[in-house]
Amino acid sequence: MAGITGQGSLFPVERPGPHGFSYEAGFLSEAEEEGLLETIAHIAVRPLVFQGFEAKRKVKSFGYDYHFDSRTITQGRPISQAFAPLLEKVSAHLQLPVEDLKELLVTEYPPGSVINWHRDAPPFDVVIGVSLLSDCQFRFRPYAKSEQRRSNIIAVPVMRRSLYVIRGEARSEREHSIAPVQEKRYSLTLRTLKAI
Ligand SMILES: O=C(O)CCC(=O)C(=O)O
Ligand SMILES: [Fe+2]
Repeated sequence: MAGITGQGSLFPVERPGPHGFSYEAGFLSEAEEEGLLETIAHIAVRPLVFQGFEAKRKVKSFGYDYHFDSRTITQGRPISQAFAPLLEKVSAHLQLPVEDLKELLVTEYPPGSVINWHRDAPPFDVVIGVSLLSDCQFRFRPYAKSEQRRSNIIAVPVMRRSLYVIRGEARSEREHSIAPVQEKRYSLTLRTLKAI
């Protein structure tokens, strides 16, 4: 039985990542990725402004808008129908009602751009990320300042066409960030809202 139950290589190695983080490589086909990139090409993304500073990355939100400075959300423009097939696919994959996917954020990362350490806004619940065009290095660290040692950073490669989910401990007890991207990258972030 060696090789099946032992230290064998037949079982995939568990991906690194905190509890509550899950990852699916190749969630999108190449054709689906192409279709989404085509949709995004028609969307006017705008540099994100945070406390008066313009970030390198560009965004456009649908469903709900998050206001960085007041840390609140307000209802926004409806999610474009062009994303309906993506929402359906994510909903089926995660067994989440499609109506629960309340927000969709399109982010463009020009080469060299990042997203700094943060936890997603409190009104949102589950965070789902679909990556397009290039790979990136996703990182987690504890939210608790006293535990933010370099050795507590977990780096996870996130490839184009993959899907990740951040919930549970990864959502509430950790911050995440993305190291400077080598090549232009897009992400589509879907979020549910916390029950009120
Ligand atoms: O680009 C990504 O995959 C992450 C985006 C993110 O963390 C956010 O918008 O809160
Ligand atoms: Fe985030």
